[in-house]
Amino acid sequence: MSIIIEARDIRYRYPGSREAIRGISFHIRPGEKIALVGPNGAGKSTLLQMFNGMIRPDAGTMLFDNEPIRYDTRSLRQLRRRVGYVLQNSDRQIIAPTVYQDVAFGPANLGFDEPAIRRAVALALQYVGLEGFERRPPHQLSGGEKKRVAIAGVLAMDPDVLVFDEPTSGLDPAGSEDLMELLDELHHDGKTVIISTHDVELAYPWADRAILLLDGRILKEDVPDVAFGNTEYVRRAHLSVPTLLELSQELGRRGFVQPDHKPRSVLDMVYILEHIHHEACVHPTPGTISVCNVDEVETSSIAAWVNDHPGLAIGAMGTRAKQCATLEDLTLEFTYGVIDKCILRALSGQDSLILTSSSMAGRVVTRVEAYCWESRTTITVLPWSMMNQAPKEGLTNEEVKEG
Ligand SMILES: Nc1ncnc2c1ncn2[C@@H]1O[C@H](COP(=O)(O)OP(=O)(O)OP(=O)(O)O)[C@@H](O)[C@H]1O
Repeated sequence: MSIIIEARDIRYRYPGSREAIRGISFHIRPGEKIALVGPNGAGKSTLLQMFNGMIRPDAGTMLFDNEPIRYDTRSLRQLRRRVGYVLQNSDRQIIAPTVYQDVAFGPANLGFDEPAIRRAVALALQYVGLEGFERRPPHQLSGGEKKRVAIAGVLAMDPDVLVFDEPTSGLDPAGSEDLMELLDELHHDGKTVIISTHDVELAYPWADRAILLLDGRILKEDVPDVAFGNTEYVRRAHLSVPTLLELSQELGRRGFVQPDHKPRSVLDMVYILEHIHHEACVHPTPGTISVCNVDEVETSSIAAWVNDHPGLAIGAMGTRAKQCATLEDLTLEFTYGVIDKCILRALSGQDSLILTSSSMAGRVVTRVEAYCWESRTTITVLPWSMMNQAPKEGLTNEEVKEG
């Protein structure tokens, strides 16, 4: 089993303070989405800062890529190239007078030459949707934009692991959803993503694994429905059971659902409810989900197509797709959890359109197929090349993929 980050019985005490980390061991595999969850003062930030060597444990060993972390300047520089850290407070991370200079700081520090710096900055700003912001002074940006500048600064070094301390703090609900979508995009592009949070509603559907921290110790480490499903642990960690999980526990106690069936999303919950009624709550003619890859289609033709199809729910996955929607003044109904929300629409007979970029286009068909296979329903996914044709009776998504 390959491991990217490992802690072996680590301890840490801030000078003149009580022990903040008290004997913690765990490992994180490449490509995992990990949520460190715990109340104020549990030790989340302290632990996160050990992942890129900002804090050195007093005892025990931190390992990166199976090697103990070394704390000389050269080794730390190499480590920080591979483990990017996004601070909770962007104002503390952004130091340069312009967005360009700030994002260029990391690659310049790593000794990139000027053309490589320009390339790295352009790619990072494009990733977070801030092209055109190069000359802007960061202090004039909104909280969400500052957060994206801070993320771009880390992405410009192309790290393998991204560590986010309270990524959504200070963001409004829509900004938080956008940010979580960006984290999913990064994960989809192969990054290991670790966040700290005390927001269980955010961590529960997102994480592959949750690590509950309390008083500098691990209270529980497991898949989210187990970690958050134990009321005793949740109460001790000053957290609350996520609403969907609480609802399914309640339905389980009343004998409506199998206790082991834990919904991670509204779509999962709908599926469970279908079982309560012993029949699928599916519209006799499920809607279709059209998918348009904005990297391959003229944005103006997307707008024209949308105009010809009034009443369509539109969702966008990824930064470029959202930018395309803004450019063409398309009203987005879904910006997070887009595929599940469009499946829900399809189940009630409504059509939807998902704007996506190249790297994410395949996810739609994969997710819809998985849902259809499990629930024995048929929802057709139409790629752009087939969107102007009437859907054929009984067309499978395999046939759709093959065009
Ligand atoms: N710079 C510091 N000097 C002394 N003690 C500190 C320092 N930073 C944190 N601590 C202490 O270490 C413990 C863990 O703090 P830490 O910030 O890691 O917790 P946290 O889980 O991230 O909390 P929060 O959710 O409030 O950010 C707390 O008792 C805190 O008071």
